[in-house]
Amino acid sequence: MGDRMTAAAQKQHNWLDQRWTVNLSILFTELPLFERPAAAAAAGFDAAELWWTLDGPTPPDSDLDALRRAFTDAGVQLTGLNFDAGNMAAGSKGLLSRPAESQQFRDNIAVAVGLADSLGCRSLNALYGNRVEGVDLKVQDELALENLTLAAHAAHGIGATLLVEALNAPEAPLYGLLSSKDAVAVVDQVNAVTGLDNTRFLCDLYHLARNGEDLVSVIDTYADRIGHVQVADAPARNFPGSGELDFPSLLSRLDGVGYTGYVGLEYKAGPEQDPFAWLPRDLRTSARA
Ligand SMILES: O=C(O)C(=O)CO
Repeated sequence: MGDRMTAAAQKQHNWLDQRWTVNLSILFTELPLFERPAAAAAAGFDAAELWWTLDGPTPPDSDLDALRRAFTDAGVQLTGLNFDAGNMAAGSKGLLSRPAESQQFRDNIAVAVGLADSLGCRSLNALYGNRVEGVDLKVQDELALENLTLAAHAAHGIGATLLVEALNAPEAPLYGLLSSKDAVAVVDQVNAVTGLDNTRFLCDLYHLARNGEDLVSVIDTYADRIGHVQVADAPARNFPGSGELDFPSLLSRLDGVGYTGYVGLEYKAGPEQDPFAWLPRDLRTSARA
């Protein structure tokens, strides 16, 4: 765009100029997992993030190798990886606070960290888990802190950040962290216990908006704890610009508080043909001047 760009076009251009990373667990889902990095590259992206979508906490090396090859062959950088969160299609939202599934999370820590390290990924997201009926909340939260401490130390071992996020109550009513305040309190607890200062808040603007939070206030209040940002528009969780959120203002606000990290595209493809038509192709690569 030349210097004749109008002020409005300049504002539009600036918010689009981010370090985008496309979430391959919610986009390109029409393809098998190992084909998605190449599809992301064909769509113009060079960075991607993933939920844990391999088979169980300790998948065979053949699957881990195939996933690594899929990223390296496509020339796509893995920028974020979720730890095993259980069967998400069945409603699981994490294992680490649930006594009966805690060991599954622990079994996955070294595998997920090893996979991340082998691909140069320095960001690992640990979903907290849905509340377990009949188990004292204190017991669940103490277990979560213990497991997040283990994960933070493992992440630190590869120079990575551990992320903690809030989900939205309408879609995940039993999840243990349903506000930015709750998530940041856990972030601060983990950092206080470990002394590593490598745990950060995953600021998912979609989830927080669905919880009715004032997103500008969240950005301003927790700017120093934000380790990653994810976007989808509300209420339908489709592409930015398809719903009610003011992304030009929100992303400019994040720029304004000094956030320079990746912005994860964690939204569902809607009825439109191309879920990326809103983002000019020359702005889809993550490398920024
Ligand atoms: O389950 C979700 O909606 C997530 O954002 C997982 O990271």
